[in-house]
Parts: sequence; structure tokens; C-alpha cells
Amino acid sequence: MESLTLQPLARIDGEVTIPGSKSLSNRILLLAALAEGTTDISNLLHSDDTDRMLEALAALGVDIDVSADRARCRVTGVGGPLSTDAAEPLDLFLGNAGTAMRPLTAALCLGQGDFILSGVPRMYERPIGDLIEALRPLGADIEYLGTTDYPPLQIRGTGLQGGTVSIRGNISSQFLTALLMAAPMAAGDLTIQVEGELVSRPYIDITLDVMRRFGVSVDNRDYQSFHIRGGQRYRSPGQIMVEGDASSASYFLAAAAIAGGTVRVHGTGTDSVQGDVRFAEVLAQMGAQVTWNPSWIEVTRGALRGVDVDLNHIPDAAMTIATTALFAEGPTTIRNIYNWRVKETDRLSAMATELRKLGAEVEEGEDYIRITPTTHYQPAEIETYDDHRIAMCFSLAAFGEEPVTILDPGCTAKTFPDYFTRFGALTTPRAERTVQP
Ligand SMILES: O=C(O)C1=C[C@@H](OP(=O)(O)O)[C@@H](O)[C@H](O)C1
Ligand SMILES: C=C(OP(=O)(O)O)C(=O)O
Repeated sequence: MESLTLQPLARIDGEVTIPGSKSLSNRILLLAALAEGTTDISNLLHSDDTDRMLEALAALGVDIDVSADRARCRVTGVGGPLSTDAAEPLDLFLGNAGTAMRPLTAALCLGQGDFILSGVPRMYERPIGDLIEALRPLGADIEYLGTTDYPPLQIRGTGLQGGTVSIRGNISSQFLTALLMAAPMAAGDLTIQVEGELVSRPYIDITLDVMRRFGVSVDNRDYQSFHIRGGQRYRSPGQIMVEGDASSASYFLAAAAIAGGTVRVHGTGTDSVQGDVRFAEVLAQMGAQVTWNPSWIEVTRGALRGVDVDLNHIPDAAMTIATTALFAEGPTTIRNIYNWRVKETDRLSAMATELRKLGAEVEEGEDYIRITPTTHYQPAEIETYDDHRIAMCFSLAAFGEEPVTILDPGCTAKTFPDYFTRFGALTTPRAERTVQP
């Protein structure tokens, strides 16, 4: 397996423009494909997750034109549901992209044809049963091809009716996102009731915002129920720009808080629709200096202190807080993050294991993690479990006194293919230490 050893780093300084948001890119691609009209998308993220969505839409017959430098992407919408008349089921491989698997499951029920949704082995351990249970009463014909409640799935598209459905909110907000995006194209009006706690709520704001830009409004009753008029079509906004990815920004901002200098991240800021921009508020709470503008965020080093925080609203950027905690005074507790366990890997257990390798004291609860930093870091080999965010957030450990080896650094390709090059460009190594014989 490939690995990357980061020598101890002294400092980070500079400016970085982060790649487009994964969450926005995959939502925009899907709605552009369903919409009437042509959509010119700029700053689309190019990564494994968006490639899986692009490939699936192309296999479904959507006309997609990506410019040679990949800076622009033109999608000619089909102006209705996605269908196939192939005799054999159309196999769509969606890798480990939750933002492709969940929304496409609902969207493909709208059209006609036989589809198989497959992915990597880990995708077959990521639940989808709550979404299937909500779709079936609307007329969806979906079969589990492996374990009940998990992909792979076979969908026989026949259209969706309107009505009232319930969806559990406590495992993944992507189930609600999937229902919301399909809803306007159901035959009748749909009311979606959320059962229990709704996790990762800001991602629903991203969904509603993208739907609005494609001409559909949703009656949101305090995130408890949503009412959507049926029989509608999405309409292309013509041109749309993808904001920089706020989760990807978190690694650079945290690095500045630990070892800046100052870092300014361009592409996301106070005007962002992404909940993960609020990561900067947590850094400020820890003692970093944060300055915001509608299109950038700047962080300058501060004396960091541990915090006790509920980060259910920013589960992805929360992982960056876990490694930032290594450099704070006193323990940090991150609460209400149960669904870390059902993402790219069991992130609660993986983060605990890898943080301990560096010498930190870690308590892993069912839905929380407490990190007590050490004054003496150990050199460590970090297992990344095919999880891009583990690879990226452990790059921060290089601000300790020892080298850190990241195994399989290429796994960042899920959302940020050239992360380590960008990180390396802004950081300064510590002076070479003299090795005593
Ligand atoms: O809808 C989205 O774009 C996402 C929602 C979140 O997942 P959950 O809702 O499963 O927490 C997040 O972790 C994921 O990276 C992207
Ligand atoms: C949970 C994540 O991805 P997905 O969209 O596959 O759920 C993530 O990117 O951290």
C-alpha cells in the first residue's frame, strides 16, 4: 500500500482556493439532469464521488459536456424523469458516494425502466432501509439484492404517487434529501414527516436551496414536515456556480489555528449555504482568531483550549476538531455524532484508534469522543480505512514533534484528489533535527 510520511511541520501560511463542494456538485448535477433546459456549471468538484454521479447520469442518457480543463460542465436536462428501455437492468456503479446512492434511489423510482444500484463493499454496509420504507408506500418497486436495508438495490421504475410519508431522521439526512429532490416530480402532492431527531440538518438547507435555484419551492414546517406540490418539473437556472467545499476548507483553517501564521481560504464564507462553514465558529471557541467575509474565511493562530461541543450539525468538519484537539490545552469532547459509525468507515472507532497511536488519551462513547492531548507525541502510521477525511484530518498531526505516516493517502480522491499537494504548498517543515548517533 502506498504511504506518505509527513515530516514534522512548524508553520502554515498563505491563501488557498478550495475545490467545489461535493454536496452542492452532486445535487446540482442531478437536478440539472432532471430539469428542462441546459445548465452551465462552473467550479464543479472533480473527484471520485462526482465522477460516479457523472458516469451514472451519462449511462442514463443525459448529455453532459465537460470542458477539457474540467472548469465548466454543461448538462442538457431531460426535462422529466430519467428512464431506460434497455432489456437488461442498467447497472449503475456508485462507489462509496452517499450523495449519489441515496438521491438516485429516489429519483430513479420516478421514471420507467430497470436499474441496479451497486457500489464498493463499504457501501453495502451503509444503511438505506429507512429511505426504501418511505418510498414503497408511494409505489416504488425496490428490491434488496444483498442484505435487507443495505445496497445493492434493484429498482423497477414506474413513477411515484403523492401522499404522506414518514422518514426517520436519526441515521442520515440524505434519506430526507433524496425524498425532497424526487418529490416535485411525483404524480401528486407529497407531505414528508420527519420521525425523531433530524441529524445533519444544515444539509437539508443545501437541498432546499438547490431545489429553489431549479425553480421548486418547498413548504418547510420547522424541519418536522415538508409539503411539496406534485406534477412539477425542475427548470434550469441557466448558469450556476458551485461554492468551495466548506468541509475541505476545515483542514487548512485548523492548521492555521494550530500553527499559523494566517491562512485565508477562498471559495466559501459568511454567504455560504453549507453548514460546515460553522466549523470556524468552533475554532474561534477554541481560541483561534477568525475573520469572515462573504467569500473567504481567514484564521490566525491562537492559544487553543479544549471544548465540549455538540457537533451533530457538522459531522464531517467535526473530524477536523478531533485532530485539532491534539494541540489544545485540556480535553475536547465532541458529542452527538453517532452517525460517524455508518459513514466511510466506523469513524468513531477509527478516530479513537488512530488518535491513541499518537499518544492521546481517548474515550470512545456510543455517540461521543473525548480526546485528552499529550505533551509527547509519538511517530505513528495512520490507517485511513479508505476514508478521505481520516487521511486529511490526520495531516494536522504533523504539527507535533514527530513524523506522521498516512497510509493510502490517495483515498482523499473521494472529495479532494490533490489535498496533500495543496497542504504541502502552504506548510513549512521544522528545521532538520540533528540525529544523535
Ligand atoms: O447530504 C449531503 O451532502 C451530506 C450529508 C451528510 O451525511 P449524513 O446526513 O448521513 O450525516 C454528510 O456527512 C455527507 O458528507 C454529505
Ligand atoms: C460522509 C461522507 O460522504 P457521503 O456523501 O458518501 O455520505 C463524507 O464525505 O464525509
